[in-house]
Amino acid sequence: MTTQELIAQIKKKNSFLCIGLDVDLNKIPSHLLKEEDPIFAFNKAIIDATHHLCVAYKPNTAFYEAYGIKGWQSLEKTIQYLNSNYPEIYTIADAKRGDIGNTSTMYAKAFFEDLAFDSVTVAPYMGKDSVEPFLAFKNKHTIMLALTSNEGAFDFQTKEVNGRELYKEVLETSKGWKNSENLMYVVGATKAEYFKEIRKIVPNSFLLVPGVGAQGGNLQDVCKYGLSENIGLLINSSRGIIYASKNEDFASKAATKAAELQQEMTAILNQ
Ligand SMILES: O=c1ccn([C@@H]2O[C@H](COP(=O)(O)O)[C@@H](O)[C@H]2O)c(=O)[nH]1
Repeated sequence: MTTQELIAQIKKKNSFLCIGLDVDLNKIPSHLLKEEDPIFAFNKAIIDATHHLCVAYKPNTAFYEAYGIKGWQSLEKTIQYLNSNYPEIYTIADAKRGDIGNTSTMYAKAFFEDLAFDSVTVAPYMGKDSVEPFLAFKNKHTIMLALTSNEGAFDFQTKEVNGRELYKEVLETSKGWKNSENLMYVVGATKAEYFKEIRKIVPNSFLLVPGVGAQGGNLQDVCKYGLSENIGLLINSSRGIIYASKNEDFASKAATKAAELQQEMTAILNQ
């Protein structure tokens, strides 16, 4: 999906919500465990109940890799289901990859060609030649970690390098990479006070913002400085939506939670 198509979907749905599909078999309703593929059954129900309220889904691959080959098959079925039934939905593989160039190309092929995700998250630590192989894929986005939502973000990301904080160095330097128009960045909702500075460096880039809901981040605080001319935000909530109930009504309860965020977004966009 192109950036323009994503923006059009956001405007059509009045929503920049991304729902995280982080499926933990210990947290899903017990009746689903009798299904042949409980992870896919859970995802399908959540997607069918919420697709009209969000523009994106973000499975974190850790939650699938943890279940071995079966988990990977559930991930494959989930992305195929989304691409076949809801082609207007933007998809993010939260895999946080990145390696020497030829290995990065293989990661990119896995997520962009084999699984057909629209985007994948990558870590910037190995630098330009580890990220550019992802950027070479047309109409695909590479979402690079800039300032993450966890406490450990302060261990390195806010430390000074070349006279400025490392996350700023990552943002500024990556703007000069080949095909950098295919870059988006991860910025945690728990770091709302940093958005003003971030927007000075990347005024129009899309930012994937995890940390609303279970991690305590606040939508209004992020939007104050995070919104760009073309909206430029994808706000993710995973546990806060998908685990709203452990009973048979789990999908409709998830939809209620998603609708609360979507309505807040509608109000912000119409201000
Ligand atoms: O800085 C980051 C980068 C990625 N994540 C991921 O986003 C979701 C958040 O889940 P919640 O349940 O809404 O807290 C999860 O997959 C993380 O691994 C992040 O939280 N922060």
